[in-house]
Amino acid sequence: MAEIIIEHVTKTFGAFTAVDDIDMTFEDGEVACLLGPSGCGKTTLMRMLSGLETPTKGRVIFGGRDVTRLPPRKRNVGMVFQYPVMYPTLSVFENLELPMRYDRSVARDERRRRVDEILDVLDIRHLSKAFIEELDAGTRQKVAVGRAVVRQSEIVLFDEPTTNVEVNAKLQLIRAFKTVTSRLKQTIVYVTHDQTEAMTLADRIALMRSGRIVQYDRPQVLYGEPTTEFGGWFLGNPGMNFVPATVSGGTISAPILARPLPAPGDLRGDRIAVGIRPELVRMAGIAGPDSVPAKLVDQAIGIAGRYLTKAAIGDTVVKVNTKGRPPAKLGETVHLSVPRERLMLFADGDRVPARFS
Ligand SMILES: Nc1ncnc2c1ncn2[C@@H]1O[C@H](COP(=O)(O)OP(=O)(O)OP(=O)(O)O)[C@@H](O)[C@H]1O
Repeated sequence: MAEIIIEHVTKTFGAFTAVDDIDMTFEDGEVACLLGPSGCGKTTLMRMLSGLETPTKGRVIFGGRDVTRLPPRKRNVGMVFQYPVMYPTLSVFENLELPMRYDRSVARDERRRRVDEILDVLDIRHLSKAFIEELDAGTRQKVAVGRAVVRQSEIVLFDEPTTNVEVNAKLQLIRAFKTVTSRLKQTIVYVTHDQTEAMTLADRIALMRSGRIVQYDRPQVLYGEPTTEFGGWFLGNPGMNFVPATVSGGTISAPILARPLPAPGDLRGDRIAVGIRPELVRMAGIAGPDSVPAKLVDQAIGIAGRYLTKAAIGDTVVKVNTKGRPPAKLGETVHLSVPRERLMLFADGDRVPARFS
């Protein structure tokens, strides 16, 4: 078993708290992505997992072993960073073999077999004899991924490994990464600020903000059922709409609603909002029974067969992502409606569990 337990871990730098009492478990054999905006503490948390930083409080446990105070080399983990250290004058094969050279438990034939397997999985067998300095950045990172996993340590840590790789090579690298991880079943923690990368790679995503984990769940759940306004806003391109609402006489009213919603009995908060994803807002040229009139206030931008635009209901601007072209031009009137069962309710930034019909 190589689950990773992070037990009430805090890291402070002087008066500043970079990681704030994180308490969570990454399951054995899972690919977990740490995702969040710049400065939220992802790298600091990762450095505590790799042993480059010691927690101010709390413990880190790998497969039942307390590693909180162990240096990196004693943790038995593979690591890949933005700028991997590799040996430019050694061949790809030799670079891949190197992590196992000093491990007496792996016999020479077994070392070769593992390197051969990784060369095939990463589709770089033809480069086996090439020197690292002859490779482009994307291929170099592929080798780095291979080197981190070849030793078959139970845990592998990746810190933004695709940052310096150009887009095409990045896709290739991600594909290779998926193949390798599904084959080897290691426990992987992968840091990224790129939501597409996290959505593609992760079994579960740990969404971070200001040193804390906001939500830790499968990508579809994080996208479809955010527990906070921050989660709804951060995931999605663009993020969720939050329309300010008022509560009175047991009902919720908001500019996007043609009819009020019933308010849950225990609804409390100074700031109530109704949340809806841009792709769920319907836009029509003529009024319907549940629509509200709005004015198109943005030119539509076409992306991959869909159109992104904004419509204003009075002062409230709503982002809309439609399948076809908007039915009106800039400045003209459209009619917006929302499927009530897909609406979400938030009070002071937190999701309120309520369903509407
Ligand atoms: N050694 C340090 N001394 C002081 N402050 C630090 C130190 N390391 C990190 N911090 C601060 O801790 C906060 C979290 O930094 P961290 O690098 O973990 O964030 P991040 O989420 O990885 O961001 P990015 O995506 O930009 O790398 C930042 O405000 C950073 O300035």
